[in-house]
Amino acid sequence: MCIEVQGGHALHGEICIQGSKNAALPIIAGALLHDGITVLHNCPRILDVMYMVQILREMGCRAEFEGSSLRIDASGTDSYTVPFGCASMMRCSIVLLGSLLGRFKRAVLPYPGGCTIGARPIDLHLDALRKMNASIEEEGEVLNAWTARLTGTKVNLAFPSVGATENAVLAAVLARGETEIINAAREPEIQQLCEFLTAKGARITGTGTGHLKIRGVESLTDSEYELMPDRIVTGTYLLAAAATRGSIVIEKAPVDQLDSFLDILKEAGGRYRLEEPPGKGSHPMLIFEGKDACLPVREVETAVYPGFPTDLQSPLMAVLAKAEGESVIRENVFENRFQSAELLNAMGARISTAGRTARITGVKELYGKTVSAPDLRGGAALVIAGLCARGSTVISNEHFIGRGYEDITGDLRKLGAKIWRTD
Ligand SMILES: CC(=O)N[C@H]1[C@@H](OP(=O)(O)OP(=O)(O)OC[C@H]2O[C@@H](n3ccc(=O)[nH]c3=O)[C@H](O)[C@@H]2O)O[C@H](CO)[C@@H](O)[C@@H]1O
Ligand SMILES: C=C(OP(=O)(O)O)C(=O)O
Repeated sequence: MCIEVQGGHALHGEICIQGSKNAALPIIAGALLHDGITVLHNCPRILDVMYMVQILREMGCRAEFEGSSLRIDASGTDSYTVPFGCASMMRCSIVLLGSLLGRFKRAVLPYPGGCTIGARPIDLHLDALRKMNASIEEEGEVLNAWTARLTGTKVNLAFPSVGATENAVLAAVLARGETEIINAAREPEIQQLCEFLTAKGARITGTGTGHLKIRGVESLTDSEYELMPDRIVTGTYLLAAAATRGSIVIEKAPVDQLDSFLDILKEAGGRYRLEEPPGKGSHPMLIFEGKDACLPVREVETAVYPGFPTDLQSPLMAVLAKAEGESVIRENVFENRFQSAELLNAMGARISTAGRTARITGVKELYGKTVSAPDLRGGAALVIAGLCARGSTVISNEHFIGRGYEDITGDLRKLGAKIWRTD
């Protein structure tokens, strides 16, 4: 399948944001820790979630969607072998290692796949689990792991890796004694994972900080949990509105997680205001005005949370491609995340990259082209470029985009874009 966009239509209207991909995936892995029921509300029906659900089913779990709620019954599973097909299509399958070792003391799984935005080694994951008394052998493309019992200890991460933190947290929940994770990643999705596990009976302190303490428990309980809206999808749609100089309303925007992104959006000339929703603890309505979002940004650097999210770097680049001046982006998290630059250039942009730095000289017009999504967010960047380009853009490799966006064409059509999926 491809995505086809007829450019030149400003986005206007109101949109609801899907549940968070990067929260859903480790939480689904967390459901495996419990010999019983987990219900996840607001679970996005994206390809990566479908892969994870398929993996669980092939391992003997029952997993069914009812609307946007996913019900998992992990009582039937006795398998510790992750089927290779789906697991090697996605990155987050690696966090099954921690939960399988916790539940079965054994795990066999393939190296994870996913977007090629860098080498993406898993050394920090393996070091953390080995410290917790796991033995892990790497045999070709297969990871073979076992433990007499995972044991709590101090895990000091050399870098606050999101996936390695999640693996250590998942492994610690049923481990003997206390695990301390120092220099843990602080991304909001990790906070959701900790909250989800706590609601299941895990004993975790330090949630939301870079220093987590997890005291192992014997078992977990049935639970229901509501996933938060996806901050990266929120940012993508705001950038799409900025690129078309449109104005949109996001019903429940996770603004508290988007500070550094919103600062950059303002620097680019975007304006927004918030309206508090009636209930406490819920997300406000964000009213965005993008008619003046034509300014360059001096320098934006991606960083771990709460810095500017690397997952919004490519979509931002597409907007800056038409800014009135020169912008600089520095990608500090992944070493190969500028693949969409060349494709944007094919559409008329002027972007030069050297190592981790991209210089974007704004142009008056982008032109529709046939291009191929290089990865998930690079694909989203091409959609944004297509929305503000002259003529028609066709984006192949649409499956990359489907890994993280539930219905990007439907959502953008609701906002007035001329965009659809085609063969
Ligand atoms: C499913 C999911 O949640 N994916 C997110 C997660 O990916 P992911 O969990 O893969 O990201 P990490 O935080 O682990 O990776 C960040 C950096 O650390 C390096 N590294 C990581 C692990 C390791 O063992 N060794 C190592 O060197 C990576 O190569 C990368 O350069 O966080 C990224 C950074 O916010 C996001 O872009 C991804 O959307
Ligand atoms: C890089 C991403 O995801 P993953 O880690 O699942 O490849 C992303 O969501 O942009």
